[in-house]
Amino acid sequence: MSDAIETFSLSKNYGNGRGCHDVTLRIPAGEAFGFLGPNGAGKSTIVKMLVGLTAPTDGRALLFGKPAGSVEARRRIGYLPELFRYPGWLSGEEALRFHAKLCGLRGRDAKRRIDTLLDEVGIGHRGRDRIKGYSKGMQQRLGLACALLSDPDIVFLDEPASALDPVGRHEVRELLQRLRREGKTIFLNSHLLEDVEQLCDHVALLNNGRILADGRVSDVLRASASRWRFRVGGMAPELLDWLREAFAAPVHTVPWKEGETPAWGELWLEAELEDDEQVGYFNRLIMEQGVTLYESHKVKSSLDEWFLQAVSGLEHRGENR
Ligand SMILES: Nc1ncnc2c1ncn2[C@@H]1O[C@H](COP(=O)(O)OP(=O)(O)OP(=O)(O)O)[C@@H](O)[C@H]1O
Repeated sequence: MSDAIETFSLSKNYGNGRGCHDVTLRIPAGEAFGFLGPNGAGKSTIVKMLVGLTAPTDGRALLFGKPAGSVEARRRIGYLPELFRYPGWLSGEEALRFHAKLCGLRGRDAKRRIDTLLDEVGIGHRGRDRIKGYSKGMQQRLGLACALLSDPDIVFLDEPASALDPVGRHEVRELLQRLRREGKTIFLNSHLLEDVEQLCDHVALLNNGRILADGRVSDVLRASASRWRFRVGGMAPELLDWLREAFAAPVHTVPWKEGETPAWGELWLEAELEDDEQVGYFNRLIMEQGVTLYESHKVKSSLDEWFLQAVSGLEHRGENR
């Protein structure tokens, strides 16, 4: 399969040391790619370079083999920016008609496409209303319709569901799943990791403008599939050392979340366990030492966990300081 997006040591320095550095990516055509990262990590900066809105300071990017920002590359993309505003005095339909003209759609073809898209994004009944009367979620839906107007091969979506209610999020997820089935390439910037997990084939995690980790979503989820957590009470430090020795697999403690107030000796332990038998053995070892076992569960493998693990312990998350 040919590559829809390739970047080679792509870098942007806004002049204040911020932006992104040395980002190399390869996204095959037809894949859904999730770009994650804390606030200020540089995700939007990368997207802006890919769609040709800002020039790299160094490195380069290709879309279907054409330089990002070139007319040939731009013809094949749709883009929903993170922060956008349409003139409030236009109706949704008028805004779409304007964009249709920009991408060469006219007359009946344009009308058909606009009507279909307005329905698909769930604002068909409000298409003639002025945008100034739209809620944030409705504006985001309109933005999505604009991004899809030219039936692009690559869709760049920067936080497409941030203003949507749960139903809206579900609808957008379904729409994106359909686009993926149609063979479109999707580049999704999102903090909604559950959405990324359900939609994307591949993810990368950006931190401080650099790629910190990346992989296929299925591999990421498999890698954390065998972790178990145990909430125990009365666990003295020497008992923990003993447990670590007695049990061949690594056992570590999990930090408490903010606001949680553990009782004395209360801990969350985490261990990699291969099967139910090992889980039973671990439980027995704990209880034989007089430790109270309050609860145990398998860690739900999720991108959320992957993300938190990757950034935990980092001094600066997201923002270059
Ligand atoms: N035009 C600009 N001029 C100067 N600095 C900028 C500019 N645009 C972005 N930055 C800085 O570059 C860094 C990356 O910003 P960017 O918007 O790409 O992050 P992001 O990962 O998309 O963040 P978020 O998740 O909050 O949307 C930040 O430190 C930001 O303040």
